[in-house]
Amino acid sequence: MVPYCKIDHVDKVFTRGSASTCVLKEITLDIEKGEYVSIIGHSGCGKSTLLNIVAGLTPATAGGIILEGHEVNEPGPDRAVVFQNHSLLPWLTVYDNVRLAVDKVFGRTKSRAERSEWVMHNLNLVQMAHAKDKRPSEISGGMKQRVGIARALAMEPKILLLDEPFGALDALTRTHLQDTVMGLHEKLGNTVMMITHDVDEAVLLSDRIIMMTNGPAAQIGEILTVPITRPRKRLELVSDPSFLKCRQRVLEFLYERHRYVEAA
Ligand SMILES: Nc1ncnc2c1ncn2[C@@H]1O[C@H](COP(=O)(O)OP(=O)(O)OP(=O)(O)O)[C@@H](O)[C@H]1O
Repeated sequence: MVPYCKIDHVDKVFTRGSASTCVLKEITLDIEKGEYVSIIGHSGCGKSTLLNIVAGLTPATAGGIILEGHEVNEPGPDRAVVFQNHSLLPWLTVYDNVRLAVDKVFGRTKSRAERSEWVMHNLNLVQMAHAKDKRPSEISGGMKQRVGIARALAMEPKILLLDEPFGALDALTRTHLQDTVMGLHEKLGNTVMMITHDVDEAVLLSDRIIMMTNGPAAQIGEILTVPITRPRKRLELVSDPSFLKCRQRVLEFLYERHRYVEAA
């Protein structure tokens, strides 16, 4: 069977002058429709580079990305990205930030009223409809990320690409947003590829955790399937043997087998 999204033998070499660095080597991964995969690995191993290649923002040096049977090598609305630091336009309201994306994707296929309703529907999904007239400077970091997620969802992407979406948030806000994203995934069944540094977050949210070796020439070192049924309840998981076992496995990979050595 053809996978929904295939990362096919991807290499990435960055070249500056006569120096070149191989960041990713032979990355191959199949992602199923509706699957939530997390990419975890030490700082600098190439996680964002991989996500950017899937997003079409960075070209692969070799290999490629096949999404629903088509090769993708430039950015498109079928792959929506949410970055660690929100990328909302500061001069637009919350509503207009989402509306801009909706008009771009559905300008020809939905009426003005339908587009307006669709914007509000997606703001409602992330509990941000109440702030629709506020500008980004008037809302908190967590709220900005919620709007970024609404904007991404509103594009109805084939795959949602999350680059450390909770990384800049305080612990409590992070917890709330993780629960929101987990609830949305359960409700909408989106296909998600998320980068994280947080082992508990990876286990809580993912169907599979892709563990990367240290660079240069980072590879997929191990893939862990998280055998925990959904819906998942954060408080119950804390003492769930499967959760603890997965957590331990990822920690062992990162801190024993692929210990990070800071460059001198
Ligand atoms: N445009 C670029 N030109 C040259 N080197 C780059 C470029 N982008 C990334 N790199 C290098 O590629 C390597 C991987 O970077 P990347 O940001 O993908 O890692 P990461 O695993 O996402 O790191 P972190 O977890 O710290 O965000 C790093 O050594 C980085 O310096």
